[in-house]
Amino acid sequence: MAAAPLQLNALQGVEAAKRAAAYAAVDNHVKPEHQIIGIGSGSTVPYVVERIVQQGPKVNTNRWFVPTGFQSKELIVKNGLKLGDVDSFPEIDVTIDGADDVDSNLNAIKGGGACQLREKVLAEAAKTFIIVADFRKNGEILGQGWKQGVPIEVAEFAWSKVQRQLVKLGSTNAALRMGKAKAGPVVTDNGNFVIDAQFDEKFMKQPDELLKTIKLLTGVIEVGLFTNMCQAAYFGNEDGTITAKEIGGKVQKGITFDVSRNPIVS
Ligand SMILES: O=C(CO)[C@H](O)[C@H](O)COP(=O)(O)O
Repeated sequence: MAAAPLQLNALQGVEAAKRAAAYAAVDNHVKPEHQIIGIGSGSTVPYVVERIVQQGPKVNTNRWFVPTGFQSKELIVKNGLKLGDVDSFPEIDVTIDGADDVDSNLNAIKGGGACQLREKVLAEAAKTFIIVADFRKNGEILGQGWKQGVPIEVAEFAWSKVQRQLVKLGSTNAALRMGKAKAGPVVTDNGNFVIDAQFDEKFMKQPDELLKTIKLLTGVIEVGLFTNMCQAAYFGNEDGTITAKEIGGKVQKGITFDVSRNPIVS
């Protein structure tokens, strides 16, 4: 018997675009044989989980879901999915995550939500790492769309030394990220601080070089530059279509995706 069509909340604009991108990514990359799934952070990822849940209990009963932080942990638990961790699952079939900025080679800036350490561990542990985002993240060179700088997780006692070094390296405005509705700095899920460091285009054109340089500063725990990790990115556009980019340069624009269609799980 055919499943009844999905009844979904009506979404407009960017939110509708994000949902379409997330659904397309899940349909293309989360297959029944995938049993260990990494779940990223951000405002697009809830739609990823929504689509995975729509794949049904038959496939999801045997799956384990590994979160990148508090937010995704809650998403997994609230949706009745099985919560795993990297200790138990150091190899992940597929991780799907959001991003703050993506360049034409699928390098990304991540860490707008201060989750970059766990996000990178799950991206690196995954056989396939996929990004889902809206059109504002779809760029040519990192930093053209995302102006807040590269998020860098640092040991709490070392932040001031690292900040000075980042400025010496050429950062135009390296600043400790401060909490909102909290006095003092943002503290990550791992108990560390975050410095947001802007670099001009000369640096951002070679994100791998910049990543290696920053990573060598003692006190730096992880850098929110994800280079040579992502296999495909799905961007939801304002007009409701999707742009899909693959590693190797293939770009498909104007993809239409009917979110009311049930996922095909076979
Ligand atoms: O890197 C991240 C958190 O550290 C998020 O993935 C990133 O901020 C994307 O968020 P959104 O989907 O809300 O645009």
